[in-house]
Amino acid sequence: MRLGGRLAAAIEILDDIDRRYRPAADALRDWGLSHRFAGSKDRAAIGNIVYDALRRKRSAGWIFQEETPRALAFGALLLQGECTPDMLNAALAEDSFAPPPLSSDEIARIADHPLDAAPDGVRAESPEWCEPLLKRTWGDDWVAEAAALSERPPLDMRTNTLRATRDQVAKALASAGALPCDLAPQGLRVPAIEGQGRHPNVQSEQAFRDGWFEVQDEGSQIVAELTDATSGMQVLDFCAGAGGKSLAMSAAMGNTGQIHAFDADRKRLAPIIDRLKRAGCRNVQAVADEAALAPFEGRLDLVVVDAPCTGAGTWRRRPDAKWRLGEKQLEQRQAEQAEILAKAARFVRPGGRLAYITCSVFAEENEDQVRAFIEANPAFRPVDHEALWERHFPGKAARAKIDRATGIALSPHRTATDGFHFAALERV
Ligand SMILES: C[S@@+](CC[C@H](N)C(=O)[O-])C[C@H]1O[C@@H](n2cnc3c(N)ncnc32)[C@H](O)[C@@H]1O
Repeated sequence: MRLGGRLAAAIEILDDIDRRYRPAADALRDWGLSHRFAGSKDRAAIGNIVYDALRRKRSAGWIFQEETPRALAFGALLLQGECTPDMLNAALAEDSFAPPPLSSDEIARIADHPLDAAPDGVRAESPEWCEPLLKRTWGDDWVAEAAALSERPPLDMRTNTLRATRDQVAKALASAGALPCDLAPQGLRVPAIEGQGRHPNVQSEQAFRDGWFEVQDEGSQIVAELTDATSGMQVLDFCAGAGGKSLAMSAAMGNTGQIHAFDADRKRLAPIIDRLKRAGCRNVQAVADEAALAPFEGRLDLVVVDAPCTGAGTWRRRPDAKWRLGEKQLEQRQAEQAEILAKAARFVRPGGRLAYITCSVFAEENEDQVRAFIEANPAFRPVDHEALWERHFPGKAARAKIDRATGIALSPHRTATDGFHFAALERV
């Protein structure tokens, strides 16, 4: 396929996402199934246009003065900075599969609406209702912080130290261009893709099948590290999902002690079994029945709540979720978080720790939850988060946003990771 056919496909898929209010991954998969002739390079290029269009939706809407699928798809290519309207029209000429070229009216609108004249909310690529929330989280930095959530993400991996060293994994993935992460001690990173390329399929590598590494955002690796899970501990991962944090803690504990990996949703927990086998984790027990946790009340060294959240910190990877999110869902997540924290806290022994994690950037899901929990549960006190960060990442205090009492915030702008919030509370 030439650019014109790819652009036409992206417009069709964006229209499907918009009209049927569905996840981008589903719309892309369905398009692929009904267009089997399209090769993997075409699919990757179409996926890039669709995801870039969703990442830069407000900017494209600004330069075109409308948010149609056509404006978003053309906007994605123009905003990547690799072509001008004239270059784009030249590339589409004499391509019978291409959408109509940019009209003189469209070209005039683009010229009349440069991005540097756009309102803050547009440059932040923020849904309007989120603007006050993002301002509350980041103050004067909010536009730069939110805009960084609209960039293409890197591909991060965590070395599974139960099976290999980071050097061994780096060697095995040398052709993929994986380099050590800046902060996570076992992390490796393939930078964000450029142009119409794609990330290597690292999960097809022998090293992956042998359990040498997991695909895991550096931010997720960092918060797992901050839990301070160490050898011999008795741990409960109360929202274990497919086990991203459990696997990281298992390695940090050197396969000693015990991690009870629980999730209220059996289907979400199910993949953990194969992952544990591949990674050689022998100290993790998957628990699908909450009643089975009863004997551990008041007895565990560490309870981790990787809470269900809006996922606003992962908007680089799931830009469609940003436009589907509404105030009602935020309220629902907040209620669930408070309820789960209260439940999970019962398992912490005196002197033990409760770690609260979200991949959201909203204070409503982070600092507010921590403050409310402490107020309602005076037996819990925040650890000194500045000291905790310094112990794990000495000399790098300027990187994260740290509040001694309410926790540590990571973001694409500051830590070049997904957005995460971490808080550790000690039971006195
Ligand atoms: C952010 S995800 C967990 C991700 C996982 N820890 C990882 O690192 O891959 C949140 C999880 O919380 C689970 N969850 C939602 N409500 C819950 C509840 N009341 N009790 C326990 N888990 C719950 C969801 O099923 C979901 O898997």
